[in-house]
Amino acid sequence: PAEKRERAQELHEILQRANYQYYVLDNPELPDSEYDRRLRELQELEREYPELVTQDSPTQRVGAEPLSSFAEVRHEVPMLSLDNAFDDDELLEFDRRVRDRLNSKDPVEYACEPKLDGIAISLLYRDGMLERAATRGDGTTGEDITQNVRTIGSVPLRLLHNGVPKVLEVRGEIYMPKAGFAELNKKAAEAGEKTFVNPRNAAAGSLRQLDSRITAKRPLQLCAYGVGLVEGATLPDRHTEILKQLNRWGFRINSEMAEARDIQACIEYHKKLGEKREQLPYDIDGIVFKVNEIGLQRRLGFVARAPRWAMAYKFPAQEEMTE
Ligand SMILES: Cc1ccc2cc(C(N)=O)cc(O)c2n1
Repeated sequence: PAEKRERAQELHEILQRANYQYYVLDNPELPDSEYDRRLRELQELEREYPELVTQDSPTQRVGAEPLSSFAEVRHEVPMLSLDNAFDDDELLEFDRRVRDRLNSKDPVEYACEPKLDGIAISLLYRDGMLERAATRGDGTTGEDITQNVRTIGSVPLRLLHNGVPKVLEVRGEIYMPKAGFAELNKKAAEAGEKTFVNPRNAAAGSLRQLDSRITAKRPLQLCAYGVGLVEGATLPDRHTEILKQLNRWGFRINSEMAEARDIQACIEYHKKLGEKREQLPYDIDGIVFKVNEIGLQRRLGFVARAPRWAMAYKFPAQEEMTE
Protein backbone atom coordinates (compact mmCIF):
# COMPACT_ATOMS: atom_id res chain seq x y z
CA PRO A 1 0.00 0.00 0.00
CA ALA A 2 1.87 3.00 -1.34
CA GLU A 3 0.15 5.62 0.83
CA LYS A 4 1.02 3.61 4.00
CA ARG A 5 4.68 3.47 2.91
CA GLU A 6 4.64 7.23 2.26
CA ARG A 7 3.08 7.91 5.67
CA ALA A 8 5.71 5.71 7.35
CA GLN A 9 8.50 7.56 5.49
CA GLU A 10 7.00 10.91 6.49
CA LEU A 11 6.79 9.84 10.16
CA HIS A 12 10.43 8.60 9.96
CA GLU A 13 11.62 12.00 8.83
CA ILE A 14 9.55 13.94 11.38
CA LEU A 15 10.73 11.72 14.27
CA GLN A 16 14.37 11.61 13.11
CA ARG A 17 14.52 15.40 12.86
CA ALA A 18 12.82 15.82 16.25
CA ASN A 19 15.32 13.34 17.72
CA TYR A 20 18.28 15.32 16.28
CA GLN A 21 16.92 18.62 17.57
CA TYR A 22 16.26 17.18 21.06
CA TYR A 23 19.26 14.91 21.71
CA VAL A 24 22.00 16.46 19.56
CA LEU A 25 21.22 20.18 19.43
CA ASP A 26 19.53 20.47 22.87
CA ASN A 27 16.91 22.49 21.01
CA PRO A 28 13.61 20.50 21.09
CA GLU A 29 11.05 21.69 18.54
CA LEU A 30 8.35 18.99 18.97
CA PRO A 31 6.53 18.66 22.34
CA ASP A 32 7.08 15.20 23.91
CA SER A 33 3.35 14.42 23.56
CA GLU A 34 3.55 15.11 19.80
CA TYR A 35 6.69 12.95 19.50
CA ASP A 36 5.04 10.05 21.41
CA ARG A 37 1.82 10.31 19.36
CA ARG A 38 3.74 10.04 16.06
CA LEU A 39 5.99 7.26 17.41
CA ARG A 40 2.87 5.25 18.36
CA GLU A 41 1.38 5.87 14.90
CA LEU A 42 4.61 4.57 13.29
CA GLN A 43 4.69 1.55 15.64
CA GLU A 44 1.08 0.81 14.60
CA LEU A 45 1.97 1.08 10.89
CA GLU A 46 5.04 -1.15 11.30
CA ARG A 47 2.98 -3.76 13.19
CA GLU A 48 0.44 -3.78 10.36
CA TYR A 49 3.10 -3.71 7.59
CA PRO A 50 6.33 -5.31 8.97
CA GLU A 51 8.05 -4.70 5.62
CA LEU A 52 8.09 -0.99 6.54
CA VAL A 53 10.47 -1.60 9.48
CA THR A 54 14.00 -0.38 8.67
CA GLN A 55 17.22 -0.55 10.69
CA ASP A 56 17.13 3.23 11.27
CA SER A 57 13.47 3.48 12.22
CA PRO A 58 12.95 5.49 15.45
CA THR A 59 10.91 2.51 16.71
CA GLN A 60 14.14 0.45 16.81
CA ARG A 61 15.51 2.39 19.77
CA VAL A 62 13.52 0.63 22.51
CA GLY A 63 15.97 -2.28 22.98
CA ALA A 64 15.88 -5.90 21.83
CA GLU A 65 15.99 -9.42 23.32
CA PRO A 66 18.75 -9.79 25.95
CA LEU A 67 22.11 -11.17 24.77
CA SER A 68 23.88 -14.05 26.51
CA SER A 69 27.28 -12.36 26.09
CA PHE A 70 29.06 -9.60 24.13
CA ALA A 71 30.97 -10.51 20.95
CA GLU A 72 34.55 -9.27 20.57
CA VAL A 73 35.44 -6.52 18.10
CA ARG A 74 38.89 -5.79 16.69
CA HIS A 75 39.65 -2.09 16.09
CA GLU A 76 41.34 -1.78 12.65
CA VAL A 77 42.63 1.63 13.74
CA PRO A 78 43.72 1.22 17.39
CA MET A 79 41.86 3.39 19.92
CA LEU A 80 44.66 5.03 21.82
CA SER A 81 44.69 6.59 25.26
CA LEU A 82 46.06 10.08 25.92
CA ASP A 83 49.25 11.32 27.53
CA ASN A 84 48.58 13.32 30.72
CA ALA A 85 49.85 16.70 31.90
CA PHE A 86 49.30 17.82 35.50
CA ASP A 87 50.54 21.42 35.48
CA ASP A 88 51.25 24.33 33.10
CA ASP A 89 54.95 23.45 32.75
CA GLU A 90 54.15 19.92 31.53
CA LEU A 91 51.76 21.43 28.98
CA LEU A 92 54.45 23.91 27.86
CA GLU A 93 56.90 21.01 27.51
CA PHE A 94 54.35 19.16 25.35
CA ASP A 95 54.12 22.18 23.04
CA ARG A 96 57.93 22.53 22.93
CA ARG A 97 58.26 18.82 21.93
CA VAL A 98 55.60 19.31 19.23
CA ARG A 99 57.30 22.39 17.75
CA ASP A 100 60.77 20.81 17.97
CA ARG A 101 59.57 17.70 16.17
CA LEU A 102 57.85 19.82 13.53
CA ASN A 103 60.97 21.99 13.36
CA SER A 104 58.58 24.94 13.64
CA LYS A 105 59.41 28.28 15.24
CA ASP A 106 55.81 29.46 14.73
CA PRO A 107 53.13 28.78 17.32
CA VAL A 108 50.98 25.65 16.70
CA GLU A 109 47.18 25.99 16.74
CA TYR A 110 45.38 23.60 19.13
CA ALA A 111 41.83 22.26 19.34
CA CYS A 112 40.48 22.40 22.93
CA GLU A 113 37.68 20.31 24.41
CA PRO A 114 36.61 19.14 27.86
CA LYS A 115 37.65 15.55 28.63
CA LEU A 116 34.32 13.93 29.48
CA ASP A 117 34.43 11.36 32.27
CA GLY A 118 32.64 8.50 30.53
CA ILE A 119 33.29 5.44 28.34
CA ALA A 120 35.08 5.72 25.00
CA ILE A 121 33.39 3.90 22.13
CA SER A 122 33.74 3.34 18.42
CA LEU A 123 30.74 3.57 16.03
CA LEU A 124 31.08 2.08 12.53
CA TYR A 125 28.78 3.36 9.76
CA ARG A 126 28.61 1.68 6.36
CA ASP A 127 26.68 3.51 3.61
CA GLY A 128 25.48 5.83 6.33
CA MET A 129 23.85 3.13 8.49
CA LEU A 130 25.07 2.25 11.98
CA GLU A 131 26.62 -1.21 11.63
CA ARG A 132 28.29 -1.79 14.98
CA ALA A 133 29.27 -0.05 18.21
CA ALA A 134 32.14 -1.27 20.39
CA THR A 135 33.89 -0.33 23.60
CA ARG A 136 37.56 0.77 23.48
CA GLY A 137 38.59 -2.30 25.49
CA ASP A 138 42.40 -2.52 25.49
CA GLY A 139 42.59 -0.27 22.43
CA THR A 140 42.83 -3.14 19.95
CA THR A 141 39.98 -5.42 21.09
CA GLY A 142 36.69 -4.22 22.53
CA GLU A 143 33.15 -5.55 23.11
CA ASP A 144 30.28 -5.32 20.65
CA ILE A 145 27.60 -3.26 22.45
CA THR A 146 25.61 -2.29 19.36
CA GLN A 147 22.22 -3.30 20.84
CA ASN A 148 22.77 -1.05 23.85
CA VAL A 149 24.19 1.91 21.92
CA ARG A 150 21.27 1.92 19.47
CA THR A 151 18.97 2.91 22.36
CA ILE A 152 20.87 6.18 22.99
CA GLY A 153 18.97 9.15 21.51
CA SER A 154 22.10 11.14 20.52
CA VAL A 155 23.49 8.17 18.52
CA PRO A 156 22.40 8.52 14.87
CA LEU A 157 21.06 5.21 13.51
CA ARG A 158 21.68 6.67 10.05
CA LEU A 159 23.90 9.62 9.07
CA LEU A 160 21.93 12.74 8.12
CA HIS A 161 21.99 14.05 4.52
CA ASN A 162 23.60 12.30 1.56
CA GLY A 163 27.16 12.33 0.29
CA VAL A 164 28.34 10.48 3.39
CA PRO A 165 31.53 8.33 3.35
CA LYS A 166 31.22 4.67 2.34
CA VAL A 167 32.77 3.71 5.67
CA LEU A 168 32.96 6.10 8.62
CA GLU A 169 34.15 5.17 12.08
CA VAL A 170 33.27 7.79 14.71
CA ARG A 171 34.87 7.81 18.15
CA GLY A 172 33.16 9.39 21.09
CA GLU A 173 32.53 9.31 24.79
CA ILE A 174 29.29 7.95 26.27
CA TYR A 175 28.52 9.73 29.50
CA MET A 176 25.68 10.32 31.95
CA PRO A 177 24.86 13.98 32.67
CA LYS A 178 24.89 14.92 36.38
CA ALA A 179 21.11 15.57 36.49
CA GLY A 180 20.29 12.18 34.94
CA PHE A 181 22.72 10.51 37.35
CA ALA A 182 21.09 12.14 40.40
CA GLU A 183 17.61 11.16 39.15
CA LEU A 184 18.71 7.56 38.48
CA ASN A 185 20.23 7.20 41.97
CA LYS A 186 17.18 8.80 43.61
CA LYS A 187 14.86 6.26 41.90
CA ALA A 188 17.25 3.37 42.69
CA ALA A 189 17.42 4.36 46.37
CA GLU A 190 13.60 4.64 46.54
CA ALA A 191 13.30 1.19 44.94
CA GLY A 192 15.88 -0.23 47.35
CA GLU A 193 18.21 -0.99 44.43
CA LYS A 194 21.96 -0.33 44.39
CA THR A 195 23.04 3.22 43.58
CA PHE A 196 26.10 4.23 41.54
CA VAL A 197 29.12 6.02 43.05
CA ASN A 198 29.52 8.47 40.14
CA PRO A 199 28.20 9.20 36.63
CA ARG A 200 31.09 7.36 34.97
CA ASN A 201 30.31 4.11 36.82
CA ALA A 202 26.60 4.59 36.07
CA ALA A 203 27.38 4.97 32.34
CA ALA A 204 29.70 1.92 32.37
CA GLY A 205 27.10 -0.16 34.24
CA SER A 206 24.35 0.91 31.82
CA LEU A 207 26.46 -0.10 28.78
CA ARG A 208 27.39 -3.48 30.31
CA GLN A 209 23.73 -4.53 30.38
CA LEU A 210 23.02 -7.65 28.33
CA ASP A 211 19.37 -6.53 28.26
CA SER A 212 19.29 -3.40 26.09
CA ARG A 213 15.75 -2.61 27.30
CA ILE A 214 17.42 -1.60 30.60
CA THR A 215 20.01 0.53 28.78
CA ALA A 216 17.13 2.22 26.89
CA LYS A 217 15.83 3.61 30.20
CA ARG A 218 19.19 5.12 31.26
CA PRO A 219 19.92 8.84 30.58
CA LEU A 220 23.03 8.34 28.42
CA GLN A 221 24.56 10.82 25.96
CA LEU A 222 27.16 10.41 23.22
CA CYS A 223 29.65 13.18 22.48
CA ALA A 224 31.73 12.60 19.32
CA TYR A 225 35.43 13.49 19.61
CA GLY A 226 37.09 12.09 16.50
CA VAL A 227 37.16 9.62 13.64
CA GLY A 228 38.97 6.30 13.04
CA LEU A 229 38.52 4.39 9.78
CA VAL A 230 37.25 6.55 6.87
CA GLU A 231 36.77 5.26 3.32
CA GLY A 232 35.28 7.02 0.30
CA ALA A 233 35.50 10.60 1.54
CA THR A 234 37.99 13.37 2.20
CA LEU A 235 37.39 14.97 5.58
CA PRO A 236 38.41 18.57 6.48
CA ASP A 237 42.10 19.10 7.26
CA ARG A 238 41.51 20.55 10.76
CA HIS A 239 40.20 18.65 13.79
CA THR A 240 37.64 21.31 14.76
CA GLU A 241 36.28 21.28 11.18
CA ILE A 242 35.96 17.47 11.28
CA LEU A 243 33.93 17.75 14.48
CA LYS A 244 31.62 20.33 12.85
CA GLN A 245 31.16 17.94 9.91
CA LEU A 246 30.26 15.15 12.36
CA ASN A 247 27.69 17.48 13.91
CA ARG A 248 26.12 18.05 10.47
CA TRP A 249 25.97 14.27 9.95
CA GLY A 250 23.97 13.96 13.18
CA PHE A 251 26.48 13.66 16.04
CA ARG A 252 26.51 15.65 19.24
CA ILE A 253 29.79 17.49 19.73
CA ASN A 254 30.87 19.42 22.79
CA SER A 255 29.61 23.00 22.92
CA GLU A 256 32.77 24.08 24.81
CA MET A 257 35.01 23.09 21.88
CA ALA A 258 37.35 25.91 20.86
CA GLU A 259 40.48 26.73 18.86
CA ALA A 260 43.56 28.14 20.62
CA ARG A 261 46.10 29.98 18.46
CA ASP A 262 49.01 28.88 20.74
CA ILE A 263 49.83 27.02 23.94
CA GLN A 264 49.39 30.14 26.09
CA ALA A 265 45.75 30.33 24.91
CA CYS A 266 45.43 26.64 25.91
CA ILE A 267 46.58 27.46 29.43
CA GLU A 268 43.97 30.23 29.62
CA TYR A 269 41.27 27.85 28.28
CA HIS A 270 42.22 25.22 30.89
CA LYS A 271 42.02 27.84 33.69
CA LYS A 272 38.64 29.15 32.46
CA LEU A 273 37.10 25.66 32.18
CA GLY A 274 38.56 24.73 35.58
CA GLU A 275 36.63 27.63 37.10
CA LYS A 276 33.32 26.60 35.48
CA ARG A 277 33.83 22.83 35.98
CA GLU A 278 31.28 22.54 38.81
CA GLN A 279 28.63 24.35 36.75
CA LEU A 280 28.98 22.03 33.73
CA PRO A 281 26.05 19.60 33.34
CA TYR A 282 28.50 16.65 33.10
CA ASP A 283 31.65 15.43 34.87
CA ILE A 284 34.99 16.20 33.25
CA ASP A 285 38.44 15.16 34.46
CA GLY A 286 40.54 17.52 32.34
CA ILE A 287 40.88 19.20 28.98
CA VAL A 288 42.04 17.52 25.76
CA PHE A 289 44.33 19.63 23.59
CA LYS A 290 45.05 18.43 20.05
CA VAL A 291 47.21 19.86 17.29
CA ASN A 292 44.40 21.13 15.05
CA GLU A 293 46.04 20.64 11.61
CA ILE A 294 45.54 17.00 10.57
CA GLY A 295 48.66 17.16 8.36
CA LEU A 296 50.76 18.09 11.40
CA GLN A 297 49.13 15.29 13.44
CA ARG A 298 50.21 12.83 10.74
CA ARG A 299 53.78 14.12 10.79
CA LEU A 300 53.86 13.79 14.61
CA GLY A 301 52.41 10.28 14.72
CA PHE A 302 52.17 8.24 17.92
CA VAL A 303 54.49 6.86 20.55
CA ALA A 304 53.67 3.38 21.91
CA ARG A 305 50.38 4.14 23.53
CA ALA A 306 49.42 7.73 22.87
CA PRO A 307 49.48 10.29 20.05
CA ARG A 308 52.36 12.77 20.07
CA TRP A 309 49.86 15.34 18.90
CA ALA A 310 47.47 15.24 21.85
CA MET A 311 47.65 15.88 25.58
CA ALA A 312 45.04 15.61 28.34
CA TYR A 313 45.68 18.29 30.95
CA LYS A 314 43.96 16.87 34.07
CA PHE A 315 42.32 18.72 36.95
CA PRO A 316 43.12 17.67 40.54
CA ALA A 317 40.94 14.64 41.41
CA GLN A 318 37.62 15.78 42.90
CA GLU A 319 37.19 14.89 46.58
CA GLU A 320 35.77 11.37 46.73
CA MET A 321 32.00 11.24 46.29
CA THR A 322 30.29 11.55 49.66
CA GLU A 323 27.34 9.20 50.18
C1 LIG B 1 42.48 10.76 20.71
C2 LIG B 1 41.53 10.83 21.87
C3 LIG B 1 41.47 9.76 22.78
C4 LIG B 1 40.58 9.84 23.85
C5 LIG B 1 39.76 10.98 23.99
C6 LIG B 1 38.83 11.10 25.07
C7 LIG B 1 38.05 12.25 25.16
C8 LIG B 1 37.05 12.41 26.27
N1 LIG B 1 37.07 11.57 27.29
O1 LIG B 1 36.23 13.34 26.23
C9 LIG B 1 38.14 13.27 24.21
C10 LIG B 1 39.04 13.16 23.16
O2 LIG B 1 39.17 14.12 22.23
C11 LIG B 1 39.87 12.01 23.04
N2 LIG B 1 40.75 11.92 21.99
